[in-house]
Amino acid sequence: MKPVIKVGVFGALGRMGSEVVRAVEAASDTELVAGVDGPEERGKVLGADVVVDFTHPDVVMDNLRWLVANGIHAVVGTSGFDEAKLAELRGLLAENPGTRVLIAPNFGIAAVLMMNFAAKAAPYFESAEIIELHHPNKADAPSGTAHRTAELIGEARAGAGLAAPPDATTSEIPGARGAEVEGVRVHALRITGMIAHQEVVFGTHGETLTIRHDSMNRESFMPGVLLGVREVAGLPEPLTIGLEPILGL
Ligand SMILES: NC(=O)c1ccc[n+]([C@@H]2O[C@H](COP(=O)([O-])OP(=O)(O)OC[C@H]3O[C@@H](n4cnc5c(N)ncnc54)[C@H](O)[C@@H]3O)[C@@H](O)[C@H]2O)c1
Ligand SMILES: O=C(O)C1=N[C@H](C(=O)O)CCC1
Repeated sequence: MKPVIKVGVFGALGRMGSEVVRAVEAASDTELVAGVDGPEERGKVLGADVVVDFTHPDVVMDNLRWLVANGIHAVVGTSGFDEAKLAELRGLLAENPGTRVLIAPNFGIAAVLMMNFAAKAAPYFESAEIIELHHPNKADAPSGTAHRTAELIGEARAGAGLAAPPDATTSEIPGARGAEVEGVRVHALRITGMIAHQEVVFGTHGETLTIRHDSMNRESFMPGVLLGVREVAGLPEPLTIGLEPILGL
């Protein structure tokens, strides 16, 4: 029988962290070492195999510096990573071989599929735009999921040799056409009553395709989080982005 995985949770009192605490306590192969909700409490997770981080884009790098220095694997849902942060993380991991970090822009399995389907569809359409819709307490815009989807679509469009999407706009109130990420327009809505949703809208002559994903509650992210907790120690690369390799996508 596999040994029980000892798990710590950073952001334990937050919307996602509190859900992770419940999921770790409920699963038969994981055990909660401690829930931590501020940097001063981090020492409580010493002894954990894995720490799950759902905190804030401004603090997650500091948490990761501490985890990697202490040789604790990390499963990260916190958004707001850019190339500079990822480069720093790769450097830290190179100095601490054996420690693994998994950062997933979205732990919803259906959300991962939505991103995968969007990347597959992208080469066939001259137009592609993303609309993400989230609860109004979200700190970052656009969402990490929308950012990653735009990167995937941008890569697929470049690979197919597509030109920039047609757009005759010459007069614009700033923001009306959304933010541009890797050549893809991204529109962020913050709506009371919503959790996490995204539409990817593709168009070509006489046909459009809309791929939509909806997270109805935060429990929906937990199968993906637990999958990450179970698999992170065995990942081949020190830093993995997204659940895709674990899901065989
Ligand atoms: N990847 C995914 O599937 C996914 C899903 C939902 C949310 N998110 C992301 O997760 C993050 C958290 O979202 P949320 O809605 O749970 O936010 P939240 O504000 O409800 O919770 C964050 C918690 O972290 C705590 N915190 C702040 N600094 C800390 C530190 N240094 N150490 C430990 N705890 C600290 C806060 O006190 C708070 O309780 C956001 O970046 C969000 O975009 C990702
Ligand atoms: O609620 C949030 O905040 C979410 N953040 C992630 C993102 O930025 O993509 C995933 C969906 C929920």
